[in-house]
Amino acid sequence: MSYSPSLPICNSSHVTVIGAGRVGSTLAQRIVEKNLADVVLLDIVPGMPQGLALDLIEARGIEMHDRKIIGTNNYADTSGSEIVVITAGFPRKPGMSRDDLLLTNAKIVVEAAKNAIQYSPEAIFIIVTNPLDVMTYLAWQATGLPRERIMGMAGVLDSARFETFIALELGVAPKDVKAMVMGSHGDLMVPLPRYSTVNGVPITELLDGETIERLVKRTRNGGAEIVELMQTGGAFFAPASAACVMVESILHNQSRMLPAAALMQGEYGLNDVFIGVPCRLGCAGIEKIVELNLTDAELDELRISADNVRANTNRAQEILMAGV
Ligand SMILES: NC(=O)C1=CN([C@@H]2O[C@H](COP(=O)(O)OP(=O)(O)OC[C@H]3O[C@@H](n4cnc5c(N)ncnc54)[C@H](O)[C@@H]3O)[C@@H](O)[C@H]2O)C=CC1
Ligand SMILES: O=C([O-])CC(=O)C(=O)O
Repeated sequence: MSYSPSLPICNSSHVTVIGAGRVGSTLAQRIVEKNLADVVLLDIVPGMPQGLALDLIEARGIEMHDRKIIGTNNYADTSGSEIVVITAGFPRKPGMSRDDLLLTNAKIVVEAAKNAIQYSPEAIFIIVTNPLDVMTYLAWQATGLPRERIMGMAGVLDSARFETFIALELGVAPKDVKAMVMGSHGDLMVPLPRYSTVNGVPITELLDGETIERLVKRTRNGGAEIVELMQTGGAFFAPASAACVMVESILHNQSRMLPAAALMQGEYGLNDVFIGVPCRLGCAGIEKIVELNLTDAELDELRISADNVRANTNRAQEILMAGV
């Protein structure tokens, strides 16, 4: 069943969002209200994406755009997408780590990726489902895509959190703060104070070491802080904004340098693992992986983070092979 009230999608770019839950539906809203693309919103629950699509369509006159939105349970409706974003899967509950979602979300992501690539073989894929770096690896394997065309969203969100906490601490405008968070989307993420600035001034010149360490810790715990507060599910406004900025850079060929989970093939001395690194995102997807001149200590942190992702990726593959 799909809902497309006399407004078929044709001859215009469209983005498919798989999983019409909190992150997926908010992302769909951001994409159409920023007038970036038409959107196909797909979910496994009958009627739900259709209802959300109708709701978004009814807001078009007020929001002053004419973007088309289709809600569907049928992958055929996603055909020819330029970008596919996968948000399908369970969010964590208080007390859980993102890795605790591995068992439940692995099958969902693999199935979604396999279905989506069948109908949109030219698409660029952005994975959002947790545990992020592992799910991106599984989706890469399931689709067989070249590494340029598949990435995970996490670094933009984690960096935005670090920026927020820096701005709050210094009492400066968030838009003047630029921070860089690399590594996995988990407790072992690697916030980089040396590469974090307020209008070009490194935060290491503005804050003492103890304060920076406190902000780094809060960033690492940023997702859990919201899960604990909300008690039912996790963050979705900032995650949707973060995914939207990646979509925009790709669709508009903006060549923005954004952290994204990318497949390592020798960069930072890492191989065969998806991990967050600065990437230049344009119409070809990941057009360049930027190799920062990390200190030995920063590199060690990145390697520890990658080792953890690799171990969990191996575990996920074993689970899938065993058909659990
Ligand atoms: N990478 C990141 O930075 C972030 C990742 N996440 C992750 O994104 C995922 C989604 O989070 P929320 O939207 O808050 O969850 P949600 O529960 O609101 O939405 C998930 C949606 O996926 C759908 N779904 C489940 N199985 C499906 C299938 N086989 N095919 C299609 N749809 C299916 C569900 O029906 C539901 O509507 C979670 O795994 C969460 O941990 C959330 C925030 C940030
Ligand atoms: O914390 C979670 O479970 C959701 C997420 O990845 C985030 O908000 O960073």
